[in-house]
Amino acid sequence: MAKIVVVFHSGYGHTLRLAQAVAEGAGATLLPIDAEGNLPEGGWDTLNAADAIVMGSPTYMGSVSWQFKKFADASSKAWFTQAWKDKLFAGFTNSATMNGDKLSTLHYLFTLAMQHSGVWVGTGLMPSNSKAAQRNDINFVGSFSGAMAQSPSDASPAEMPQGDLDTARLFGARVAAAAARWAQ
Ligand SMILES: Cc1cc2nc3c(=O)[nH]c(=O)nc-3n(C[C@H](O)[C@H](O)[C@H](O)COP(=O)(O)O)c2cc1C
Repeated sequence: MAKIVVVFHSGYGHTLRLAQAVAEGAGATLLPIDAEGNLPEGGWDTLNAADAIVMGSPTYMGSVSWQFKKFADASSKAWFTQAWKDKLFAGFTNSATMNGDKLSTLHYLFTLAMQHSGVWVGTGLMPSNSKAAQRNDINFVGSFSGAMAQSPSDASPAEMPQGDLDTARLFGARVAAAAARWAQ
């Protein structure tokens, strides 16, 4: 069984819910980055031992949160020895606006994965973009690069669109399937 870790930051709980859905689909361990941008005790060992690392951050001002960036900069220790080379990587984000520059966040996560010489896994999910499309369809937000969720600025984590959470679960399952093939 591949070891998959979901490392993420969430300021107000929306990205946490998304991370839980990804982890459920992937059979992954959750590794939260705290409000100070730090991992829990043993967090780096957990990442070093992972076959796949799924990274998540809310989109704040068109990029990752500063807490996630602090984690990313601290990962330069692993970068020096290319300790994460050839692991699978994937990413997800949530923001208030339908677009909201979420792709910039995913591009940042992709770049970080490439700096670690990883292999990127996208959603593999067709977007729901016909006239008949409904908000809770799978991949209604329409991203191939990683899972995107949109929750209105006044929506609590409990009010997040179910379709985005279902999308995140399927995305997690795809990472798990890719990790199983990659381990062969
Ligand atoms: C500092 C800050 C910056 C934000 N910037 C953006 C943004 O660039 N685009 C957007 O659509 N939403 C933006 N938002 C809204 C958040 O993406 C949204 O509230 C998200 O659900 C927060 O996730 P969290 O609950 O995991 O922290 C911003 C929110 C904050 C607090």
